[in-house]
Amino acid sequence: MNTNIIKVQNLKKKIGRTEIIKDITFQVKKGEICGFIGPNGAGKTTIMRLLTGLITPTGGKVYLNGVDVNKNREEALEKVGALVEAPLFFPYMTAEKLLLNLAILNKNMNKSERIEKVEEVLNKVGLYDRRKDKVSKYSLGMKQRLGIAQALLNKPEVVLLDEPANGLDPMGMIELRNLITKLNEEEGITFFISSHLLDELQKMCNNLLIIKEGKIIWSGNKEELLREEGYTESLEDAFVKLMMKA
Ligand SMILES: Nc1ncnc2c1ncn2[C@@H]1O[C@H](COP(=O)(O)OP(=O)(O)OP(=O)(O)O)[C@@H](O)[C@H]1O
Repeated sequence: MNTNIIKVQNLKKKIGRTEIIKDITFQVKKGEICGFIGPNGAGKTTIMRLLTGLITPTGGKVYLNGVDVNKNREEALEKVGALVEAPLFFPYMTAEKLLLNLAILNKNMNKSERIEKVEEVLNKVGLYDRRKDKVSKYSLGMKQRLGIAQALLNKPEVVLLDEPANGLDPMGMIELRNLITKLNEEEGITFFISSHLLDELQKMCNNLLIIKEGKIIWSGNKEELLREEGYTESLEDAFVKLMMKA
């Protein structure tokens, strides 16, 4: 069994003359909720885009479920759900219609399976009762949950989320966190989540990957980081201390 659901080896990305990602190696194990943090411009979105094959690396490898994203993107992404670019929403479509249209892309499902799947993911993210509403009527929190519903359509083993809590109010954040925790606990879905909201990440992640200026400065268990940084109880404190040292 391949326990490293995400495996990144010596990943590099140069844009123009600037090396944005500088020789990064890390793994995410099946079942983890891994928080991905770093200051503005550290390279988080670039790494998310490299992980999903939206851009090609200058060097190194990305394996998802053991499959090289740059050699066989379709197979590598088969069991991956991602919310990396802003999800493509058609505001005048209902949430149900939008998901049904997206489900057509999955060639392994026939029409009745697609209808069943859409109903299932709408239920999971708590939008079933609002399925007939146009997306334009959705709040930001509902749109984020609809984005997660999209990511769940292909029954993923791992979900990548780039800044999913951005702009959410406290209730929206709690709902999102509960949804992620539930999907992780009940379905064993692995999550890799970038965020600047360290309090939120601290509440749901067990592991952390911290980068600065395109390099890893810390990776591993959250509790270990808090211990190493002087037994603090706040991830924010530990993060600030790390940043000052790095
Ligand atoms: N297409 C591009 N052309 C030139 N530079 C780029 C390009 N994309 C990203 N960069 C640069 O790469 C660095 C990393 O950007 P990236 O968006 O990955 O950071 P980030 O960690 O996601 O930042 P933030 O937290 O602010 O969203 C930045 O210095 C950015 O200016």
